[in-house]
Amino acid sequence: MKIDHVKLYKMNMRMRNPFTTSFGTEQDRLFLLVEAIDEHGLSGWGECVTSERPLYSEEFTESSWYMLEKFLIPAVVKREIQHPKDLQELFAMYKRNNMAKSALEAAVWDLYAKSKGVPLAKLLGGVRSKIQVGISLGIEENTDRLLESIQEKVEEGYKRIKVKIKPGKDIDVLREIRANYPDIPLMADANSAYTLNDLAVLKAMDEFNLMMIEQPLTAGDLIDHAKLQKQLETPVCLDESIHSYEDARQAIELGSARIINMKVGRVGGLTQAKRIHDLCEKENVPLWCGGMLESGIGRAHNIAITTLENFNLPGDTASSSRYWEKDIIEPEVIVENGELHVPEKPGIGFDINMEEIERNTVKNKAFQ
Ligand SMILES: O=C(O)CCC(=O)C1=CC=C[C@@H](O)[C@@H]1C(=O)O
Ligand SMILES: [Mg+2]
Repeated sequence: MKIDHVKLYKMNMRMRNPFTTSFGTEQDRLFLLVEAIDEHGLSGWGECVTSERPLYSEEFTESSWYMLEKFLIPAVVKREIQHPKDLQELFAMYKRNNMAKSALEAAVWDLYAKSKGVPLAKLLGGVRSKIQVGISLGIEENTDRLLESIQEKVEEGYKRIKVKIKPGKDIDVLREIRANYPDIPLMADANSAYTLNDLAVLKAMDEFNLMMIEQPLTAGDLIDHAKLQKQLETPVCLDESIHSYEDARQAIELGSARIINMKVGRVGGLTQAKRIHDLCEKENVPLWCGGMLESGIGRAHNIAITTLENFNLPGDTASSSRYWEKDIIEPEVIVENGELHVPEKPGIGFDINMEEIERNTVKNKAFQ
């Protein structure tokens, strides 16, 4: 397969509601789409899950555009590629910038699957035709508002509720949720808002029977998380500390977490995601697929990877309508009773809505 040319689209899509975490609020999603086109004119699509500002990690949308334009796209254009895995080697000399690498790799995976006429999920080794879905709810000004959204999402059938917490918006909020919903599968995501000095607060969370507490300590940290996990009954789940296979291996070896949140962009693409999946499977570490407030294209890639055997906890691949008035794929992603049917068409399995893409594009460029 030859990548004839690549197109980059900078998108600006307004979410239906703002989303607040311990590090900030986001409503306008400025992200990139990558379209890889082969010598026969067939297209594959990928999404770069960065935000406008480097709040979640060091990458941001303009840095990824630069990375793709200057280094990554020139490494693949006009090149003969045997398999999407080849991109790992072509990108190896460039450090990190995982979301940019992942976006181009995703486009090539989709293109490769389409050229073979197989669904991406199958090509990755997926074994499920249906996946289980949870939902992630942002921090709200008042807990009543959060309880209303939980009620709505429980009624919609989502299989687990994740709430965002930060110092001062933690124990009391969780206590109120548990008072109203003693049995729902519940977890809390701190997005690195605590340190070991907050041990008492983190230990107090043991009383809420949480499925897990996600990334309580510094992004990138493994050592303090290992110390923390030893003192908690609640499983620690790592998100912002896992950027590679080596991070996952070390986290498991050190006991930094009992669960891993897989984000394809954060680990540099589907090839790495699959390697980490296989490691977790071997080591009996449960895995689930996190979200980055993706459009339908990134969501479709998340759905595909979630079909692998060891994705044994509900992921954050919620319905398109949770985020968007109108998504850029057809049909849109629909979760019913907390389950989603994996598409069976070749590649990502959804059609691309070019009209919606064009309507939300603020800049684009083709690279020959
Ligand atoms: O619904 C989703 O896509 C998940 C949303 C979500 O929880 C997150 C999105 C983006 C960055 C973080 O705030 C975060 C997370 O930490 O998992
Ligand atoms: Mg998280």
